[in-house]
Parts: sequence; C-alpha cells; structure tokens
Amino acid sequence: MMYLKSLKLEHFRNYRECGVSFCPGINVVYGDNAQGKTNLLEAIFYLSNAKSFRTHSDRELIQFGQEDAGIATELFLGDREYNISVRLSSAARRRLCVNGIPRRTAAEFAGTFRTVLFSPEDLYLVKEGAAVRRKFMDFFLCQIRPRYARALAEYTRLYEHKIRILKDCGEKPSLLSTLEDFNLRLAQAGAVLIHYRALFSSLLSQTAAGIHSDFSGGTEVLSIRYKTVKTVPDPAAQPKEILPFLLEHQKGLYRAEIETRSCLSGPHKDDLEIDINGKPAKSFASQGQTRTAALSMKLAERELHCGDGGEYPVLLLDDVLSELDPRRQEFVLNRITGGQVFVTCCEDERLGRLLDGAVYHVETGTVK
Ligand SMILES: Nc1ncnc2c1ncn2[C@@H]1O[C@H](COP(=O)(O)OP(=O)(O)OP(=O)(O)O)[C@@H](O)[C@H]1O
Repeated sequence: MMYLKSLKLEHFRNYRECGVSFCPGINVVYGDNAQGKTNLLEAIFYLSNAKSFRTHSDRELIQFGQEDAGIATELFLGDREYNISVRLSSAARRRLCVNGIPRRTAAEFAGTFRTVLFSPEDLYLVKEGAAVRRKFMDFFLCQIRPRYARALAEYTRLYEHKIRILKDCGEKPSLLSTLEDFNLRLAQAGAVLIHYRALFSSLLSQTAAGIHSDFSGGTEVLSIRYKTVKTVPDPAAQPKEILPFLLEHQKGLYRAEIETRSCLSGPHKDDLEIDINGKPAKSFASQGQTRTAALSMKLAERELHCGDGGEYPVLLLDDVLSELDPRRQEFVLNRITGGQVFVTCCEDERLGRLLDGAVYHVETGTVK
C-alpha cells in the first residue's frame, strides 16, 4: 500500500510551521474558506509531481515575507518507508530529495509516489473544449509510458515547426518543399499517440462507466468515446498500421492547410466524447451530473494507475462534496476504498456520513 504517514510544512503558503500525521484510509480536511485546505493538497501534489497544480511560479508557494519554504513527508510504499522533501528558495535553485539523496531533475524526483487530483477545475473535463481532455489523456500516459512522453514531445515540436512553415510559406514558397518530411515525421509520432490514447480511452470508458453507475445509484449511464483522425479505422492498432491512414488524411487536406495556414490533420484535434444517458454531457449534464462524471473519470484514472503500478495512488479531492446529493456524498466518503484519500470540504455537518477515517480542522494555516 502507498500512503503518506505524515506531512511537515514550513513557510509554505499560509502555513508557518505545521506537522500532521495521517491515516492510511480517508482523511477529511474541513474548514472555512481561505484557511489552507487547498494549500495542504497542493503541498502533497508537489511532492508527487515536482510542481504545483495552481501556479508555475514556485515563489508564490513561499510564505509572504519569507525567503524559503519546505515540504516533507514520510511515505509508506509497499513495505518500505521513504522520506521525500522539497526545499524552495527565492534566491537559489530548489532542492528535491528522496531519502536524503538530492534528485537533480523533476523527472528523477517525480513519481516516487503517484497522486490523482480532483479539483473544481476538473469539471472542465466535461464542460469545456477538447484541449482539456487531451491534457487529461497526456498527463496520465506521460506518467506511465515513456514512449508516449517521447512521442508527445516530438509531435509538439514538429507541430509548432509545421505551423511556422505554413505561416511563412506565403513569403517564402521554397519552405513548402520541407513539408513532406515534416508530415511524415508528424504522422509517425501521431500514430504512437493515437495507439496509446485509444487503449487508454477504452479502459477508461469501461472503468468510469462502472464507477458512475455505482455513484449515481444505477440511475445514469456514462459513456466515453475516443475521437481521432477519421480515416483511421482502428485507433488501437499498432502505430505502423495507423501510419498510412494518417498520411492519407494529411494528403487530402494538403491544399486546405496551405490556404488556411493551419495544421488541420492529426491527433492534436483528438477528443473524448462524453455522454450521460445517451446525451452529450457537455450540453445537457446538470452540475451534479457534471461533477459525478468528472469524478468518475478521475476515480477510473486511479484504478488504471493501480492496474499499471500495482498500488493505488494517493487521491486528492478538493472541494468535491458541494453540489452532490446526500447519496453521492456518501459514495465519496465511504465507498472509495483501496488507497489513501484526502477530501477537503467547508462544513463539518456533512461528516456525519463518514463511517471511518480521520477528520482534521484547518484554521488560518494550522491543522488540528
Ligand atoms: N505565499 C503565501 N503566503 C501566505 N499566505 C498565502 C500565500 N499564498 C496563499 N496564501 C493564503 O492562503 C489562503 C488560501 O488558502 P487555500 O487556497 O488553501 O484556501 P481553502 O481553505 O482551500 O479555501 P476555499 O474553501 O475558499 O477553497 C488565502 O488566505 C491566501 O491569502
């Protein structure tokens, strides 16, 4: 099992100094607005990902008026104990350590333990444009498949280059001669993305549907379908089998790409179509249904992590209980089993539904 035994914060956001122990099951953190609940989850997320989910600037994490900040945890993983720590400084490079040994890069540090986060922004997974859903797929796949991460980096680089060629070819028509090579390499990297996204989506769809059904007491059917380049007959096929179909699609759009000066063909337009009871969730889901669907997708992501690594990741649920009816709240508090969970909420009256686990009260940067 993977779980955080304790957390120490020093000058992190609104925490001056704080040490807290956690239980291996569900940990509910409640308190009024702006007391430090999300900050606590942010610290745990940082230890797992070497970055915040709210800001790109580490300086923002250091308490106002201070020069450095620290986050540290004792973590159980399998039957071993790890000490993971981060030191942030406004004047020097940050220090990332596992068991006292410095890790030079985020890639070397991140992933010692895994987290799955649900924050209010994840409602965009259901309601917003396709980019959010592609990011969701990419974030998961990059963590577990290095080949995918390499293909994505290559695709992004080539895509940006191709866009520049298409923009500049009006003034410099000679640039067009390089397009063929870019298109081939884009399609090669794109075929890898499509293959992995298709496998992921199919597992995600099955798992999230089962969770959503339980969550809604059997009243709702969630379905998720992967949408990619339409000439590809079987997106789960091996990349080399996908490649000719991508090249065919690119060919069909060659003129249009030059006329519109934009890249129209490839998996950078992929999406996940999400329906609830046969209707597009984007247009028709209520707020509670949207939250249930987004949360089911995140809980499915947690199951897929477990299927891949053999351990449940630590689940961080920020402000998930509001807008859910009592039965759905009960599901969150009591039916997510198998790994450690952190849930933040505002009022403690909901906690009457909590059967097991530990409750913490956060007030102006202190945890009791
Ligand atoms: N670098 C910092 N130094 C000191 N305080 C900070 C820093 N960054 C943020 N804060 C403070 O942290 C508080 C917000 O904490 P947090 O986002 O954890 O709130 P929360 O308890 O999750 O509230 P809500 O229920 O409203 O989401 C704010 O009062 C903010 O001013």
